[in-house]
Amino acid sequence: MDEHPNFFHEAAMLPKPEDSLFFQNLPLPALLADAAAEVIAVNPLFRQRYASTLSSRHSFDIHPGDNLPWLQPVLQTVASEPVREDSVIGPCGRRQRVLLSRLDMEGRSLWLVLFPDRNGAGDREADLCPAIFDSLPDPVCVLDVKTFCILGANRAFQEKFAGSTGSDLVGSTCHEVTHHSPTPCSLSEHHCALREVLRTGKTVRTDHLHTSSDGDEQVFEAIATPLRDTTGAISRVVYILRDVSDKCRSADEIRQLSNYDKLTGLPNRVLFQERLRQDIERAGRDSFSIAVMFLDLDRFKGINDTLGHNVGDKLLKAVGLRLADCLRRHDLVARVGGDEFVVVLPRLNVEDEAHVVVKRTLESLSEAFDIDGQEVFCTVSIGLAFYPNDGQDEDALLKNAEFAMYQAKEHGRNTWQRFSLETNAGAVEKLVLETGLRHALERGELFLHYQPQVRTSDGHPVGAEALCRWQHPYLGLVPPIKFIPLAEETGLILPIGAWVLEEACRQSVAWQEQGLPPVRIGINLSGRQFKDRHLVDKIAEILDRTGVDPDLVELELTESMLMDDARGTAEMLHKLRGLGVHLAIDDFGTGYSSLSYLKHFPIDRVKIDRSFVMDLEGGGDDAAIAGAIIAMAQSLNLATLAEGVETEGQLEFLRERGCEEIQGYYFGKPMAAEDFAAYLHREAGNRSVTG
Ligand SMILES: Nc1nc2c(ncn2[C@@H]2O[C@H](COP(=O)(O)O[C@H]3[C@@H](O)[C@H](n4cnc5c(=O)[nH]c(N)nc54)O[C@@H]3COP(=O)(O)O)[C@@H](O)[C@H]2O)c(=O)[nH]1
Repeated sequence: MDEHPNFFHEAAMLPKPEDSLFFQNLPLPALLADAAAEVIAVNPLFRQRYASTLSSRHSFDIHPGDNLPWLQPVLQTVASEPVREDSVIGPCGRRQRVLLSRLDMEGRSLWLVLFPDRNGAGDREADLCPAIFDSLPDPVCVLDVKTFCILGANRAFQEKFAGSTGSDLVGSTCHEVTHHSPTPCSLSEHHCALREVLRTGKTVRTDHLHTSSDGDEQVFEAIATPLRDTTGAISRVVYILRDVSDKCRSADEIRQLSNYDKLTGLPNRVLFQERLRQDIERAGRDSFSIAVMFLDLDRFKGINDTLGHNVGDKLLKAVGLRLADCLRRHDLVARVGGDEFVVVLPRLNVEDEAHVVVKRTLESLSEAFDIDGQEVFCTVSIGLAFYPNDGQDEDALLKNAEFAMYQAKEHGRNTWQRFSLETNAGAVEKLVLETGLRHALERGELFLHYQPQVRTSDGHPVGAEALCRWQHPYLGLVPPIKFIPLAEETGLILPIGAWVLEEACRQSVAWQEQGLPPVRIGINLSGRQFKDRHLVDKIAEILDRTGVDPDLVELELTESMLMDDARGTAEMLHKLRGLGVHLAIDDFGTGYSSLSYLKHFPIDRVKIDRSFVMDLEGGGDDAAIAGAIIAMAQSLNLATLAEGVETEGQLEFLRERGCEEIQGYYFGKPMAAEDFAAYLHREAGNRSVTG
C-alpha cells in the first residue's frame, strides 16, 4: 500500500475533493462515495477505463448519485480504519483490488476509492496477463506503428521466429524478424496487415507468408488489431499469427485432385473445359482461332489385357509426357478419359499451324515407348475441330473433335481427321455410342422411367414397367432401341442390366416408404443376362440389399430367350421363381408364339405385343390373334397384359375378351419416378373419393 500514500495524504487536506484538480488528475481510476456507497464523483480515468471496456457487456456507467451495492460491504468493514486495501467484485463484474481512504471533512465522511492500474499498481489479475500471453499457443506480438518495432512477444512468437538462437526479439523490427528483410514491406509486394490496420483503423485478417527461424516459408492466418492511445490515435498493433500451412497444403491437394488427373498429373476434363472457356473468350477479343485435338489411343485395351494394367498406366503417363513435348508454352494437354487426351492450341493465325502439331504428334507417338525395359508400340487417332468454325463453345468443340476422332478411326487409325459432317454417319455413330456407353454408368447418364400397368376392369394401377433411358452428354436422349442392342452386343448389358434391377427395386421400396400403395415392378432381362450363370445370385443379392418384397418384382423375358435349351431354361426359371419373384413373357406373339411350351415353365403372365394391339379395331387378323392369345392364356391359368394400348376402342376390345391388364399411352407414357409417385398418389386419392 506504500504505492499511493501521498494521494490520501493530499486528499485529506482538501476542502471539497471532488472539485479539486488533484482528484480530476489522479493517475488511477478513482471515485468518491459517501458512507452509504452513493457516488459523489468519478474521475476522468475511471470513466475512460470502465465506460469504454464495459459498456458493451454490462451497460456499466456510473454517475454521481448512483448507489453501488458492491462497495457497501467494504465501506462498512473499513469504517474503523482511515486507509485500507481490499478487494471487491467491482465495476467490471470481476474481483479486483481497491485502495480506500476515508476523508473526514467538515462533519461529513467521504470515501476515496482507487482502482490500481494494471501497469503501475500491480493489479493481481493483471499480474496474470504475461502468463496468459505466454501460454497462448499462437505467436503473438505487439508492434509500434511508427518504428515497426516489436514491443512485446509471447513465447510462441519467440520460438517460431527466434528458434534455437534464443535471441530476444523485442526491439527488433517485424520485417527483420518475420521476413528476414531490412526494409518494411510495401503493400504492392503483398498484403501487409500492419499497414492495412493503419489505413483502415480496423482489425484486419489476412493470410500471409512469413519466414520462420529455420528459413521455411509458412502460411499464417494473421490478425492485426489496433490499440489506441488516450487521444484515440493508433499507437500499437497486436499481431496474432496462426500457422495454417497444413490447411493450405490440404486445400492445394483438393485443388490438385479436382483439377488434375491422378495418374498422369495432367489437367483433367474440368480444368480443360475451364481453360478452353477462357481461351475462347480471349480468342473472340483478339480474333485468333483455336484448335481442339481429341486423341484416342488405338487398341489400348489390347495393351492393358495382354501386358497388364501396370504397363498400361505407365504407357498413359509416357504418352502424356510425349504430348507435352510436342506443344508450345501456351498449349494445353489434358486427360479426359481412360485412353483419351485432348490438346488445346490457342492463338492460331491459320489452321495449318494446327496441322503441323497434329503431324508432329502422330510421328512422335508412333515411336516405341520404353516401359520397364520393354518396347511398347501404341498409335493414336486424332480428331481436330476449330473455334469458331466448328463450334462456338467448349462443349461443341469437344464433341466435334471427338466425332472427328471417330472419323479418323474409321479411316484406319494412326491418322487424323478434321471435323466434317460428310461422313459415314452410321459407322461413326455406332463408335460414338459404343464408347459413350462404356462410361454411361459411371458418369450417371442412365436413369429409369416407369410406365403404368393398370387393371382393365377399373383402370386401377397395379404395376409399372421400368424402362431404361440414356442422357448422352452431346447426343441428348438416346432411345433404348438404339443402345440396348449395342449393350447386348458389347456385353455392357451385364453391368447395365444389374444397375437397372437394383435401381428399380430401390425405387419400389422408396415409393412404399413414401406411403404409396404397393405396385408390382416389371424389369426387362436381356438374353445375355439370362445366360449369365451368376444371374440368380446377383438377383438374390439385389433383393437382399434393397429389401424389396420379391412378390412385387416381375422379370420380363422374351420368347426367344426361352427357346434355346428347354431343360436349362426350365431350371433357371425355377431358380428365379424360387427367389419369390414373378416371371412374364414380353412381346408375346412376335416369336415362336407357342403357348404349349409355357406349360413347362413357371410363367405368371403373358404380355401381348404392341403390334397386335395396334390394329385391334380394324377387326382383321391381329384382333383374332390377340383374342386367341387371351383365350389360350386363360386356359393355361396365365394372366394377360396387352401392351401399346392407345385408344378407348382397343381398351374395350381387350376388356371384352377378358385381358386382365393393359399398358400403353392410353393410361400413361413412361415417366420419371417422381411423376409416377404423383400419379399413384392421385389414383389412390380418386379411389378413396369414389369408394
Ligand atoms: N433389356 C432391357 N431392355 C430394355 C430396358 N429398358 C427398355 N428396354 C427395351 O427397349 C425397347 C424400347 O423401349 P422404350 O423405348 O422404352 O419403349 C417402351 C414403351 O415406351 C413403348 N410403349 C409402351 N406403350 C406404348 C404405346 O402405347 N404406344 C407406343 N408407340 N409405344 C409404347 O414400348 C416399349 C415397352 O416395350 P416392352 O419392353 O416390350 O414392354 C423395349 O423393347 C424395351 O423392352 C432395360 O432396362 N433392359
